[in-house]
Amino acid sequence: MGTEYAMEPRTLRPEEFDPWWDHVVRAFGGGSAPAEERALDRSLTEFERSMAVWDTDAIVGTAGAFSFRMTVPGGAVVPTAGVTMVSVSATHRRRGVLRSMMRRLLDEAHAKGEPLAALFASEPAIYGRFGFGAATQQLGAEIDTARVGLELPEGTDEVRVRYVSPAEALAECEAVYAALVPGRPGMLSRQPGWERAELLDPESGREGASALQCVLAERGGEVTGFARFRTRMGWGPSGHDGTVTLETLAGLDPATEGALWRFLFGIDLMTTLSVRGRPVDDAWQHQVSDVRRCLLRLRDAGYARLVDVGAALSARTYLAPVDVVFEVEDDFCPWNAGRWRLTGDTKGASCERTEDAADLALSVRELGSAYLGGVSLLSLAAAGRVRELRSGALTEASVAFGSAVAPWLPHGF
Ligand SMILES: CC(=O)SCCNC(=O)CCNC(=O)[C@H](O)C(C)(C)COP(=O)(O)OP(=O)(O)OC[C@H]1O[C@@H](n2cnc3c(N)ncnc32)[C@H](O)[C@@H]1OP(=O)(O)O
Repeated sequence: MGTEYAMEPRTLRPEEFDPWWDHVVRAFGGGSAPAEERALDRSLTEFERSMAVWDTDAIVGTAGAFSFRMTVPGGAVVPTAGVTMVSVSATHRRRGVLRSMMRRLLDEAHAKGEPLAALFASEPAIYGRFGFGAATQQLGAEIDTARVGLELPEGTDEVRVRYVSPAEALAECEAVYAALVPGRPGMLSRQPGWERAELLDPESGREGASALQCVLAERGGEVTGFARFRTRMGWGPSGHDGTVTLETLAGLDPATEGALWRFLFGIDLMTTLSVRGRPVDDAWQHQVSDVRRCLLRLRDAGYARLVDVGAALSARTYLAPVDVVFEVEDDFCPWNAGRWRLTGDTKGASCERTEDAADLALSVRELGSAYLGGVSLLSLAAAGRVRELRSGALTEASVAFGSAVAPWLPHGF
């Protein structure tokens, strides 16, 4: 087998962006590649953190990272490498090209002092070997709005909902988003330029639906929330049969959220509300008259990796007092391997190297799954992936690692 290509990834140069992006598009099935998306991706690409593997003059592997800042339980904002644009040519697959790029990505994140890395996986089986654990889930639903009603909280009637142009209302929507970031683990502080991704609306991506629409929710003249969505008209044998597809919904309080859901449920001629990528603790699930006709579905969403175990575990707070020693296995980033003592509570935490006996043994992947509070250490132990070495330590740590609000990564990257 000829492997005369430079396995060492090389930093991407701006003039190489087009073939690099074309490579990603082809690896993801070669579907539509709208010019607007290419332009947006070019503007967001951090070239010094992006790389390609070359076989003579052709790209055969791509990857990159974004410099994100992620909210962790307790509200701290932690520098996070957002791993992205991973693709390897079908002609060069399974020869270690991804491994070489992941090596460089995680070494660079470590050198930059980023305690965390995160990604959305195209396939769940790929990234566990590199220490990423499934950390957040997302909720989807197909709601039969012709038959399902909503019982809404007090104050909903005081919220006014009005149509606006998505572009013209962007600043108001961004202010709502920014206010929500500290309150939910997994949320990403908006980095410069990323607000434009919210408006990406290429015609080829609409599949017969309308252009992006937007409503603002207001109370007493203040913007308290917004929703972005599309509508697609349909006619069946018994008449109108349209679908509303929700893209984004954000509200600063329960009444605002209720008013936005009521609006989406009530658009004339629409009989289905299609929802995806929502936090798993979305309140509307408890307001509907018939949750079975909402066809709820859960999916793995964000994967997290502790690039620096000590810094990451020190950065979050814990729901209950915790004092445990972890024996951490980390073959890919050996600087994390060994014993760490975590002490903390709702106010703060510290995680330091120790020689003390271990209470729990696990790999960095399980720590990644549990880190944002969405996956319990108890359930990972029941799956055989965490070992309790001191009786009581598992429950203590599992309760402490919880999060009152479900973690959620708000958008793809
Ligand atoms: C964050 C993101 O961007 S997610 C997007 C990922 N990209 C895609 O899905 C596009 C299509 N797929 C591809 O481009 C490639 O198949 C990739 C990137 C998934 C894998 O690249 P490769 O260069 O073939 O991976 P590489 O040879 O380095 O494999 C490393 C290890 O992962 C394993 N692996 C790679 N891909 C997969 C997979 N799809 N499923 C299960 N295991 C996999 C390999 O078997 C190997 O295992 P080992 O450590 O036991 O030896």
